[in-house]
Amino acid sequence: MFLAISEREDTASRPEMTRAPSSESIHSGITVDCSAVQSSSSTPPTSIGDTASVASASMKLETPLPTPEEPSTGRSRRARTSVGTYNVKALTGTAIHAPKKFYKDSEEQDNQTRRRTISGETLVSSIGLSSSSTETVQKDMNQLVHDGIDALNLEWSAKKLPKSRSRIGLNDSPKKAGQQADNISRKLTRSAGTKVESFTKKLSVLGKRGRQTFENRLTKAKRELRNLADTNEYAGIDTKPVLLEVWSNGKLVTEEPPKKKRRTEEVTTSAPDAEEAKRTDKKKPTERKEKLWLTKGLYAGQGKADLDKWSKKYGKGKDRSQDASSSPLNSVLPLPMWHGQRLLEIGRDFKLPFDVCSPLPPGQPKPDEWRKTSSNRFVGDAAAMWKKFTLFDSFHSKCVCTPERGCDEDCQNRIMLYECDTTNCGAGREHCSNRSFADLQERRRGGGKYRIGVEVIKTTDRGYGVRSNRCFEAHQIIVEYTGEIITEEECDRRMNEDYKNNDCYYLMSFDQNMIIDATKGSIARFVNHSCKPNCRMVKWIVAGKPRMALFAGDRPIMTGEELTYDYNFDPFSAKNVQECRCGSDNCRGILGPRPKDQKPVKESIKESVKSKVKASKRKLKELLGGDKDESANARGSKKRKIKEAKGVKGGKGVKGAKGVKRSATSSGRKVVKDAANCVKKRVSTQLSNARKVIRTKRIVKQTAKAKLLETYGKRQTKLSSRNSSLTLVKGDSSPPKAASVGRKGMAKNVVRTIRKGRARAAPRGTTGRTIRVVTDGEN
Ligand SMILES: C[S@@+](CC[C@H](N)C(=O)[O-])C[C@H]1O[C@@H](n2cnc3c(N)ncnc32)[C@H](O)[C@@H]1O
Repeated sequence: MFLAISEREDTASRPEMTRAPSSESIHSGITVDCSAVQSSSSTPPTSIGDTASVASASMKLETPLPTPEEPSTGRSRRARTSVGTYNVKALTGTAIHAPKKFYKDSEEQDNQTRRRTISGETLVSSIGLSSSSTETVQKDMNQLVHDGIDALNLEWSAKKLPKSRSRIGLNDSPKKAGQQADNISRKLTRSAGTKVESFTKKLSVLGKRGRQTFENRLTKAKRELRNLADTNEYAGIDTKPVLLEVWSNGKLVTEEPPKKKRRTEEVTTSAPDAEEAKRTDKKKPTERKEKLWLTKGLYAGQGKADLDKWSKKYGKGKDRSQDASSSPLNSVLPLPMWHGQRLLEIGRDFKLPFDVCSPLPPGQPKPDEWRKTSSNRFVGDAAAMWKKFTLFDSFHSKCVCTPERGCDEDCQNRIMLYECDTTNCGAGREHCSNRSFADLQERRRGGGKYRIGVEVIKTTDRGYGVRSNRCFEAHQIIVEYTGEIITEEECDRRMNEDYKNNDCYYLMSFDQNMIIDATKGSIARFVNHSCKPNCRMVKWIVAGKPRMALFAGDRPIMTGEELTYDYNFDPFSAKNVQECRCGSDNCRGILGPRPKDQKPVKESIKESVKSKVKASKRKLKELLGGDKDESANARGSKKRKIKEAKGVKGGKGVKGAKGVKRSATSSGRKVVKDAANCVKKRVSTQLSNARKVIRTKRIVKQTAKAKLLETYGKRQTKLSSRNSSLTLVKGDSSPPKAASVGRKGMAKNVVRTIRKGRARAAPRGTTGRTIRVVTDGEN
C-alpha cells in the first residue's frame, strides 16, 4: 500500500481532497514507498491484522496541501488576535469554540471533516514543510515510519504521539518553511470546521484518559467563551468615566460630567445665596411626627426611640449583622416578624387587667414590732376559769350531711356556727365545706405573703389598717383574731397599769366574760372599722372551743382592698363616742350606733311611758275625788272632756264631775276601784311592753330597769348571733387622731378617768354577743 500525498497549486485557495488512483503521485512526484510499513499514520491499527484500519488511515492522509510558494498571510491574521475584544466569528477558526452557525460551508466542513485527522495534518504539514529537501523529507519519513513501527510494537500511549512539530523535529526546517507550516496549520485549523464529536471520535485512539482530558478542556473552553460573551469588553461597553477637559483660567481642568439632577433639585435661581440657603435647609432633619397607631395595635406602647432602634436593626433592607446604633436611621417600621424578634430579645411588659399581687411600694411605715401569736393563749386565771365552764363539753353539734349533698347551707353545724371536723361531720372531709379554720391552717402552713393574703398598711387618718394582697371569695375566712385570753379583772389591771399610756387598745370581748387582748396577737388587731364593711368578725366553735376570725362579707374581696368590719361599738357613754372616718356613703359618723337613730327610740319609749303613767294617775285622782280645780287648771280641755264623759256616763245631768263625786255611793266606789285597777293594769302592761322593746333593741336581757332609759341601743347583725364586738377603752370623747405615740394628753385623761372610777365591764352573761365597753365608770 502506498501513501499518496497529492499537492496542487490551487489548494491554498480551495483545498480539495482527491484520491490517488495509483500508488504513485502524479502531482507531487514524491513517492513514498510504504510497502514495508503498515501505516505511516499515527493512527495505528487496533491489531496487526486490522487492515481496514490501515486502509482508512491511508485515506485520511489524502489531505490537500497548500502550495509552499503561497505568500504567508499570517501577519495580518496575527494582528487580529491583538484586538482587545473577542469576536465569535474571529474565534470560529478554533473549531472548538465556534458554534456551528459560524461555519462557512457545511459541505466543505464535511469534506474537511473527512480529510482532517491529527495524523494526517501532522504528516502533511511535516512533509509539506520539509519538502525543500528531498533528503530531509526522506529522513523524516523514515523517522515517522520508525515511530509507527515502534508504536505498533510497543504498548500504545497517547503521550508518545508527536504532539508538536518540535517533537517530531520539524522545527528544524528553514524559517520560511516554518512560517508556511504555521500558516497552513492555522488555516487548516480554522477552515477545517471539524465537528467536535467527530474530532473526539478520531481521538478515540488516544485512549480513555486522553479523551477525558480533551473533553474536559473542551467544556472549559466553552465555558470561557460564554463568560467572555457576557463581559462588557465583548459587548463593547466602555465603563470608564468620560473625562471632560475644559480650559479654565488658563489651565486644563479635567472634571467629571455632571450627574443627572433630580427634578426637585432644579435650581431656578442662580443667586449663590439662595442656593446656599436651600442647601442648608435641605440639611435640616425634618421632625418626625409621632404616629397615632403607636397607642394601638401590635406596636402599641413602644416609644419612637424604640421603633427607630428596631427599624434600624430589623427594618427593610438593613444589614442585620450591623449594630443598631451604627446603622443609619430608617423610618420604616420593622415587619411583624422582626417585631417578634424584638419581643424575643428585649421582651415587653405584660400587664394584667388588675394588680394581682399588688405589692406595697417600698418605704412603707411599719407598726412597732409586736409579739405575734397565731393561736389563743389563756393567761392567768382565765385557763382555770375556762375549765370550769362545761357549756362546750355538754353541748355538741353534729351535722347529718351526706357525702352526696356535702355540708351546704343547711348543714346544722354551719347554722350553729360549729366547724365540722372528723367527730361531728357526716359528709367527710372531701365533701365538707364547713371547715374554714382548718382551711386557714393549711393556707398558713403553705406560707408566703400572698398565700396568707393580708398585710399592714398605714392609712391617712385612722392609723394602721389591714389590706388584702390576694383575692378572697365571699364568706371565705381571711385571718383569725388571736391573742391572750384574759379575765375581766386582768383586763382592768392591764388597762390601769400596762396600757395606761396607750392610745389604741386591742381588746375584744370573747366568751364567758373573758376578753381577747390582741396586744400580743395576730395581725387582725389592725383591722379598722367601717360602717359599710367588707368583712365580718365572727366567733365559731372549733373542736369545742370558741375562736374568732375575720371572714369576707357577702361579696368577694379584691387584691389591695382595705379590710374592715363593723365594730358594733357601743360607746356606753357619750364621752366615748369617736368620730368615724370610714368614708362610706352610709357612714354613721361615729364608731357606734347613730345617736339620732337611737334617741327617737329612747325618747319615744320614755315619753310614752311617762305620759301614760301620768294620764293614769290623773284618772285615778279624778275617780278618787282629787282637786278638780287643780286638775282643771292643769288640763282644762281634757278635764272638761272627762267631765262630760262622766256626766254622760252617770246619767244624772250634765254638770260634771262634782256632781258625780257627790252622788257616789259605796257601789259606785267599787266601780271606781275596779276602773282604777283596770288603769293600773293597763299602765303596767304598757310598761312591760316598753321594757320588751328596749330589750329587743339592746339584746341585753339582764339590763337593769334603772339603766333602761340611760343606755344606747345596739343593732344586732343578721348573720350571726356570735358576731363579735370591739372592746373600746377610751376616756375621751374627742375623735381620735391617727394612732401615734404622742398623744399623752389624751392618755393621761384616760388614766385619770379610769382611776377616778373603777372600770366596769359590760353586763355579764352576754357570751360574746354584746359590745363590751370598758369606760371610766362615771355612768
Ligand atoms: C383596734 S384599733 C385598729 C387599728 C388602729 N387603727 C391602729 O393603728 O392600731 C381601733 C382604733 O382604730 C381607730 N379606728 C378604727 N377604725 C376607725 C374609723 N373608721 N374611723 C376612725 N378611727 C378608726 C380608732 O382609734 C380605734 O380606736
